[in-house]
Amino acid sequence: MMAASGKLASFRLPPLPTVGELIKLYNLRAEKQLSQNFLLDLRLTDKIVRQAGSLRDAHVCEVGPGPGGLTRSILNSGVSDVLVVEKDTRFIPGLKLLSEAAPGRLRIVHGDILTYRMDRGFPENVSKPWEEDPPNLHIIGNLPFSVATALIIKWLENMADRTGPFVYGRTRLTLTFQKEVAERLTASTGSKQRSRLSIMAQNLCTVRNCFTIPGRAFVPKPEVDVGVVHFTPLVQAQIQQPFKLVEKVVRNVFQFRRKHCHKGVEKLFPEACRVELTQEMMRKADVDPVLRPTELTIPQFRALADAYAHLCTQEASLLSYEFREELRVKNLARKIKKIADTSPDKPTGVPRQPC
Ligand SMILES: C[S@@+](CC[C@H](N)C(=O)[O-])C[C@H]1O[C@@H](n2cnc3c(N)ncnc32)[C@H](O)[C@@H]1O
Repeated sequence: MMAASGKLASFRLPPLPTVGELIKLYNLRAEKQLSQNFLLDLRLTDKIVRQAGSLRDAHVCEVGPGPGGLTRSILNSGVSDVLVVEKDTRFIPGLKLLSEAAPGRLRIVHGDILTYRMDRGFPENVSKPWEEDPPNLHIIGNLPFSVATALIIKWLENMADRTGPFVYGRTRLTLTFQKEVAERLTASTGSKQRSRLSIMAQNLCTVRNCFTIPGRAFVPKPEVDVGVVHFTPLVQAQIQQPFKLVEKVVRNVFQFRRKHCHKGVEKLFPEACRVELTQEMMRKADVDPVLRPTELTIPQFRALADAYAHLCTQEASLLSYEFREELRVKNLARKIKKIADTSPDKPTGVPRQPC
């Protein structure tokens, strides 16, 4: 016990300027465009890091370290290696200072997390087979609100395909979101917040809403509170269909979230066969068509996705059909007709007099 805490103590950073002092030193005004809201209270950043579980000897990728408050807590938790990905150049000198205080343990990437190739970021020996325990690799981040939802959707797709951060196995994630998004990610069947994100995330992971950080804890203070969410990928997805197909079914079902679920299912099919194929899909899936989307369980979404996949094997063109695209073309045709109808060159039905 003594030896363990002694070892942990040796990971702790030497005295450094505080995060607040660094912000002043480098004149780091928050950029609204990059959703910059900083956490300066190290007790809070420690609390976020604790949600990841033991980080002893772990490899960590931190998204958007900014002035480095959360990075300090990660470094103090006994990790072997932290890779930070930061888009804003102004933070690089401050991060270099931190890197000098933790020799060999902090790698800095100046780049965009949406395009960064995390599959190349860590040594191969970090990997664990998917069916085994998760690897000792974590993604942690106080995410910029502007990219948080796009990023988690991208990572869920990576999880399904075992690409990106998931080439190493079932990499765990501890991330912040706007409180409402955190609630959607973790919402259970029947709850008001149940949405497309709930199904997409819970299909692939165990998702835990850890705690809420009040907006006033950030500098500058955002308009909203923030939720910390922890994700552990499941060994087997609950819905055994390709990510894009699941996403399409779930998106269509939720497009009329207050109506009966068959209304959304209808929009998976072209007008000419809509009624017939919707009835067939609901019957095959054995799902009550008058349930609301929020009332459907993940096994019911699995039955719907399986039934839709079966219909697509019978008629492959269904897979590429998009209701919104059909609507867009119809609206365009309507507009063109309107222009033609009001055009002075329009034939009136009265034969023109020869000149
Ligand atoms: C909400 S701030 C968090 C800063 C710091 N981690 C903290 O907790 O105080 C988000 C950070 O992500 C960075 N960022 C924004 N978009 C990014 C992107 N696409 N890729 C990498 N970093 C990004 C911002 O520059 C900023 O430093």
